[in-house]
Amino acid sequence: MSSKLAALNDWVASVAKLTQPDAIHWCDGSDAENAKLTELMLSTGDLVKLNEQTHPNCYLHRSSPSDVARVEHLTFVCTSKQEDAGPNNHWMAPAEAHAKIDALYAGCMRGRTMYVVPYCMGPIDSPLARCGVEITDSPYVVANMRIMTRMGAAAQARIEREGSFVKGLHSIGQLDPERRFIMHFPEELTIKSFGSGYGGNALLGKKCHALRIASYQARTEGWLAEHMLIVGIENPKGETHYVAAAFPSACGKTNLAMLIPPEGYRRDGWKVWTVGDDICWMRPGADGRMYAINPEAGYFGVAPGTSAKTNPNALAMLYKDAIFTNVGVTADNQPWWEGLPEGTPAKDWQGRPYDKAVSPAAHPNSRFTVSAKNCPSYTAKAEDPQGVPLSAIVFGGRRESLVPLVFEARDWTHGVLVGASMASETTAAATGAVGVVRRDSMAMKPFAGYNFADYFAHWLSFDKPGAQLPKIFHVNWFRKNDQGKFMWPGFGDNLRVLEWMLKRVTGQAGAIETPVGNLPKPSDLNTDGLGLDAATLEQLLTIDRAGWKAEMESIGEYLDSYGERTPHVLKAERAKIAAQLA
Ligand SMILES: Nc1nc2c(ncn2[C@@H]2O[C@H](COP(=O)(O)OP(=O)(O)OP(=O)(O)O)[C@@H](O)[C@H]2O)c(=O)[nH]1
Ligand SMILES: O=C([O-])CC(=O)C(=O)O
Ligand SMILES: [Mn+2]
Repeated sequence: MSSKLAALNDWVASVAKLTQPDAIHWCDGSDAENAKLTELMLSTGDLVKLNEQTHPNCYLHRSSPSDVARVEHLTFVCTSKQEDAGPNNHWMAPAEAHAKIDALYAGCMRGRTMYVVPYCMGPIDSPLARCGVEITDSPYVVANMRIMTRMGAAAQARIEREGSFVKGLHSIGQLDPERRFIMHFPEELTIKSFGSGYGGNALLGKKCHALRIASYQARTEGWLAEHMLIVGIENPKGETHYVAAAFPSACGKTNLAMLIPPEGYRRDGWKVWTVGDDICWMRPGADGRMYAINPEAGYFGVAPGTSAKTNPNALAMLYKDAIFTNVGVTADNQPWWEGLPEGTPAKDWQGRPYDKAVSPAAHPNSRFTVSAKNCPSYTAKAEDPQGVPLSAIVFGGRRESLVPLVFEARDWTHGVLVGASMASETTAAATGAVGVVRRDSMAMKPFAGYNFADYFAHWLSFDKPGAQLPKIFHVNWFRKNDQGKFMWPGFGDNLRVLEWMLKRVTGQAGAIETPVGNLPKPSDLNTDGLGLDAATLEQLLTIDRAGWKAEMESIGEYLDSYGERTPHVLKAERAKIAAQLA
């Protein structure tokens, strides 16, 4: 306890005074500590042990059925001025927000242990990394934070050295959806979360710190905190290009980050390296290129749909040392979810006998938590304190119609417009209706800690003399045909699209110019062994002018909804495209 920072000690003492825990435990992140916590959770039923033969050191957590996803309507950005949070966020005045949530915290840890969790987002010795401390009364949260962040003694040492850290207070409360708030005070580098144990609401290093608070900090410090995967693509010549991609929640980041090349590509020597699957912090380096780190140390991934066919790398990492949340189990206690061809579910995610008519075996937003190092495609470059240089940035959404398989932005300004205009069908990652198309700029609608208009301006500001910016693209793996079937095979075959992008970066591939952006001709894509008919490919690579005219109108209204703060160049870029389509 000796050398702890006074600011940290004082804050921990004040939280203890408010929440009245029976005991306080400072987490060191050790194996012994984790073993003790696991024992405790097994005894309380927070964890269920899975089959030790098939899944050594794997556990299942069944959450409260009303606590299975992020709650955007209860998530607030509490800046002094409402305009600074913007129309993209729910806002509450800081004093009111503190009063409201502190009332819920009063005495909430009686009978519980309060855990103090120091963590570092990013390689511990990276100048791009940032630290925080999460106080929580949930051992499940501690166990997950230990996998998802660099947690414990080393992080605490860095905090003591630097003196600054993000303060996160979390209590699961009574898990009552009526008494639940996720509040952010970016001006105070503070997070207060109450009433949920679900990842995005409770693992405060992730969405709350690494996206909402960090995006706010990044704006003033000249960098970007983004909802992006980072992947390295190694071609047969042994050259590796790094790509970052922003897709909304449950729209394919984990899958693209761990992609296994199609057979022909594998034979030719293509390799794919995983740096990160959800969050990317990037900053221009001395050479003008954009350098990116993954601030996380693990994956909190969507289980349903993960199989040896779709994502073999992900499946391979789930056979040991993993925590599963809200999946089903087989009769011999192996985890099971929809999309797994092997095994038969015996119990559903609520522990009831499986009955297809009652519920899927796994909740659609059931998740796994596992160390990044468990992934076969994980690269040591993910530990590089300087980060990896980006060759391309990809935006994408889930759009069953209109949006082509891929197009390239003409320049940075156009690319920022493409990102700002993104739209996607909603998914089970947040509570509320699923499958509704909504604008989700840069996949950051739920995660930007400030006004989107200012955020767009910040993006534009990177285009300055000397900058060697990544090329920007947009993809859509989710187009459907008249029968409601996906038209593009997706998953590993997405490498075919990435190959075209990287050839555009190095000037080796052609494109057709359209007002919407530059598209490959069908012959520019490698379709060897794909078995896709020519008509479908043609359709995937066509711009429907009438449809895009309407889309541009809608994008215009969207940009206008941010009022005078929306950068003029973005509006002008949109108007130019609309005019060309007319
Ligand atoms: N059809 C199709 N489905 C895909 C593709 N890639 C991913 N999916 C499915 O989309 C769902 C979510 O994918 P993930 O990769 O876990 O999504 P994510 O973007 O990492 O999500 P978050 O962790 O919520 O941020 C899974 O059910 C996948 O099987 C693809 O290329 N084509
Ligand atoms: O943190 C979470 O809740 C999971 C996630 O990645 C997302 O929803 O985008
Ligand atoms: Mn995410």
